[in-house]
Amino acid sequence: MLPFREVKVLDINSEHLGVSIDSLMENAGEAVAEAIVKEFGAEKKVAIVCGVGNNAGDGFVAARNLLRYCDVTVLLASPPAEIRTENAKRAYERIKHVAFSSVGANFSNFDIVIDALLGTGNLTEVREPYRTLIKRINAADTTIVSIDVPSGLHTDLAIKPQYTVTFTDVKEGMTPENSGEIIVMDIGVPRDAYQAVGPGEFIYYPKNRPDSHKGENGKVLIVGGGPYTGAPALAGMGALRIGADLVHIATPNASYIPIASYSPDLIVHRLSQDVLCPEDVEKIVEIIESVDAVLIGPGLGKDERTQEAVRMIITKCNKPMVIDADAITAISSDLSVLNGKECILTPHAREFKVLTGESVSQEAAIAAAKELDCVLIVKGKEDIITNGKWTKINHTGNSRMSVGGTGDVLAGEAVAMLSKEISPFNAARIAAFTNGAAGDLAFESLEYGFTATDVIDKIPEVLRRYLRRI
Ligand SMILES: NC(=O)C1=CN([C@@H]2O[C@H](COP(=O)(O)OP(=O)(O)OC[C@H]3O[C@@H](n4cnc5c(N)ncnc54)[C@H](O)[C@@H]3O)[C@@H](O)[C@H]2O)[C@@H](O)CC1
Ligand SMILES: [K+]
Repeated sequence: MLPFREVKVLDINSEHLGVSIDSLMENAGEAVAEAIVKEFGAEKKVAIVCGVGNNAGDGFVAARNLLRYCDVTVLLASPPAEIRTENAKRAYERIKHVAFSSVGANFSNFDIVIDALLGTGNLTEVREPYRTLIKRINAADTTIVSIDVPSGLHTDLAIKPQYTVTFTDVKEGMTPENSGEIIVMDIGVPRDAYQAVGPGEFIYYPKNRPDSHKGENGKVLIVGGGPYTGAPALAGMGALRIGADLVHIATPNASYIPIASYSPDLIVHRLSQDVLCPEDVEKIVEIIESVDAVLIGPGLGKDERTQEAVRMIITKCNKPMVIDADAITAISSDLSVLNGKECILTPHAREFKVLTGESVSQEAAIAAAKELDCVLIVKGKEDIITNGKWTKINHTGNSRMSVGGTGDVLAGEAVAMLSKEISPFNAARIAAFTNGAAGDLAFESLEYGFTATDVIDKIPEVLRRYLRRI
């Protein structure tokens, strides 16, 4: 079952993979015409009632394909100038000679009424003129066939079709009761548009409201450092570059001065000991109160006191978390600390083995995500992103990503997305794609000499390329 919003992800990812929306629309319209002729035969009197989005675009293409077989009339809900998308406009231009206003049409005069008013782009309410049209179509003495979804599904007023010709997969919430007989047609969406992450995942990136204030677009706490200083700082800069407003780093005494000197962009809190210890848990829990999401792990080391403190912090943390690096080792001895937590775990192959006792495979990753009830980004040549029910692969990135620190950057990107209050799975999808895509841009200019800081510097370019278009 495909959630409505995922159709938009598929559209964008398909285009990225070289299959245009125009060609998908062409296939969709052809598929509808084929299903109609197969089901009802030729020479029927057909009305195609079209709205203003790409669902209407499918209707226009279906009309063009049916013209050869049937007596076709296109009925417009709104004047053609109101058609919203370029794809639908182009499709309209090719059938406008059979298009008329739907005002005053008698739907009972047609053998078949094809419903191309609203598709998956309609997520909320049905407004006029669609309300009246839907009521009139439902009341008509005719056979109704919906394109993709019954218009208005999931709102207070929907078309009640005898058939729905839907594309790629059944859409969420469609049943024979609300959709009639469901006919699924393949329209050529490339497999990787849904199996792999792509720029389409950015539809879940919450862009800053123009009037938003400091901190409203994500406040992050990173608990890291002690034996190492670079890892938490890299994560912090990764978080800022993907769009977090404020990044706090709570770090042990030994790493405080170096980290505080790296960048004026980071807000650094000094802990009392030279490694993370249980004595500092209370202070960290206090800082957690003021942030939206927490990353724990980068550069912490494996001191036993640190591992104990990590388990205590995770147990007390009531914000979404990314658990990375040494924190993964720390929880492996007591996975119950994850109970009831909303989190992303970011193991590489060795950490995955410590966590699960298994070697990396898609099946093992899915089983672990189910068992732990959390999202995993299993890092490797191709990252596996899974919540146990749904899995996506990340093909972005290149062999130079093996340079130290790129995993810390990924964890920073993931926690920044969590701090913007999106689901862990969506945060993980965006972070994994962005990290690899930034690495690919770094490779273009620096090839085998790029470092994790170069990846950070390329994150805004990834956003500029892909987020701006959404
Ligand atoms: N990847 C895919 O599966 C493809 C999907 N396509 C089609 O594209 C559809 C989605 O198209 P869109 O996203 O353009 O959206 P829709 O065609 O579902 O149109 C919904 C839009 O109409 C607006 N609207 C205008 N007047 C309205 C009113 N009075 N009441 C309620 N809403 C009103 C809504 O705000 C919303 O933006 C799919 O259902 C499918 O038919 C195909 O064209 C191509 C490929
Ligand atoms: K429809």
